[in-house]
Amino acid sequence: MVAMQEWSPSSWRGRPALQLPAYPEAHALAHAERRLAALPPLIFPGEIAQLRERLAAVARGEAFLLQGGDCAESFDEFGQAPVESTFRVILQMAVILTYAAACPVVKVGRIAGQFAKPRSSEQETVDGVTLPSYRGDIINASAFTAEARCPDPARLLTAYSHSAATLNLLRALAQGGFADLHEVHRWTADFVRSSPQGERFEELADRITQSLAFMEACGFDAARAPQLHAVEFYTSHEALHLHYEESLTRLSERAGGWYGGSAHMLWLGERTRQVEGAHVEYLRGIRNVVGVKLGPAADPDDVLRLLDRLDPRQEPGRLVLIARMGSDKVAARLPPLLRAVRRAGRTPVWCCDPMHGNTVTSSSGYKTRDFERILQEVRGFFAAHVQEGTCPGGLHFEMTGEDVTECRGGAQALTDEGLSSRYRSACDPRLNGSQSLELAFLIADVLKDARRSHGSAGSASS
Ligand SMILES: O=C[C@H](O)[C@H](O)COP(=O)(O)O
Ligand SMILES: C=C(OP(=O)(O)O)C(=O)O
Repeated sequence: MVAMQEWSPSSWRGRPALQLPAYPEAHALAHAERRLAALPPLIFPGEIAQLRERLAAVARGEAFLLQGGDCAESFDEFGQAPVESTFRVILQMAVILTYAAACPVVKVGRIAGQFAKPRSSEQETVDGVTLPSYRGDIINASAFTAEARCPDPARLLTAYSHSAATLNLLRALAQGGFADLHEVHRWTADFVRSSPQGERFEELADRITQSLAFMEACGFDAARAPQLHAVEFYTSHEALHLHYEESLTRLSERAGGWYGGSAHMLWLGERTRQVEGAHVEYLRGIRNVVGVKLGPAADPDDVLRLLDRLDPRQEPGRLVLIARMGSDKVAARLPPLLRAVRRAGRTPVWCCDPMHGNTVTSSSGYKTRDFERILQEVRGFFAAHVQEGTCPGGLHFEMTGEDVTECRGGAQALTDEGLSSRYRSACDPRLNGSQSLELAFLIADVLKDARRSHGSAGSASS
């Protein structure tokens, strides 16, 4: 057990740190860190405070969290189209959930900084050649050559500039008219429009347009309702690359202390959530919203220790526990955690990541996930909350608005044979735009029922 010391942005350096790259030249890393430290933060403390308020409402069962985006953003695929398409599918999913469950949806992207990947193995072997694993574009490149796989600190600065440009576009999309509910018919991508999901979304968009017209005819002044014209959109990524995160950490009176300037919400991965480890040490000291991934091996004591370390003052909206158990394990592994946390009097947001416990290798050799198992884990997550009388707060997806072929199944009935046609992920498989909408429609009913049941459990016990 390491004694608890005073926190500083660099105090993680005294702790065991997993999953960090070994750079061949320490001075080049130090140079990149100094340059980052001189740059402006990407987000501002007032935005973190606002997200914490929104998530406090989620924890009370008054709103729902939708978090989604790429497994790993890529320097090569960077541009307006992928950002815009992911943003609009998140908006569509949020509208579907809001409409069905009459519940505000807090929208958080895995975007504008999701560049570092933890890996199961340090190395990868192809045709008898062994090289370091690809660890995300902030560290090395995915091409299978010794040069590409060598960690390069200059990539920290490229990640910063790509994140800044992405965030700039997201802010424009969220605030500049694109997200106006009057534009809801324009959010559907061409390749989804003629699919059953696209048609179903168009029907929903018609109903929304008619409701707006009706309200306006009754005298409601839509021009004065900012909620109809813009959305709040927050960013998140895994806080894996601690040199990067430390360099962007800033002190602010407004934040009431230190905050991470790289994203509104930062999460701890399943592989780096050791209570005495470097990643927990870094995250305990910043004011951002902190997510914690919890896989099937997490036990109640681990989780309670993490809660004490990361949220000792039990601040509303501070923590999001992201369960990623696997569809076959969620029924057995999640309820004991929910129970222990409830009995400890804690009320974090509980979120379900139905992606990371359901990865398999296809017969064609691609990493993939089955649409059915993703849906099954979501259902298992809601069922566990009904059983324990706790609040199912949100969902976390690896998804894109693009027409990729990475996950099997869904109405498109993608099979192993179809995966190769547009498999673009450099790491894990994502739901495509059509599968994401389909899932949102299927989950909307589950959410509606869960809210009814949580509401009645709440009123029965109060
Ligand atoms: O996205 C999550 C992890 O980085 C990813 O699942 C690790 O993949 P691996 O098991 O192929 O290393
Ligand atoms: C690595 C990830 O997940 P996990 O830590 O749950 O495996 C991720 O969400 O990118």
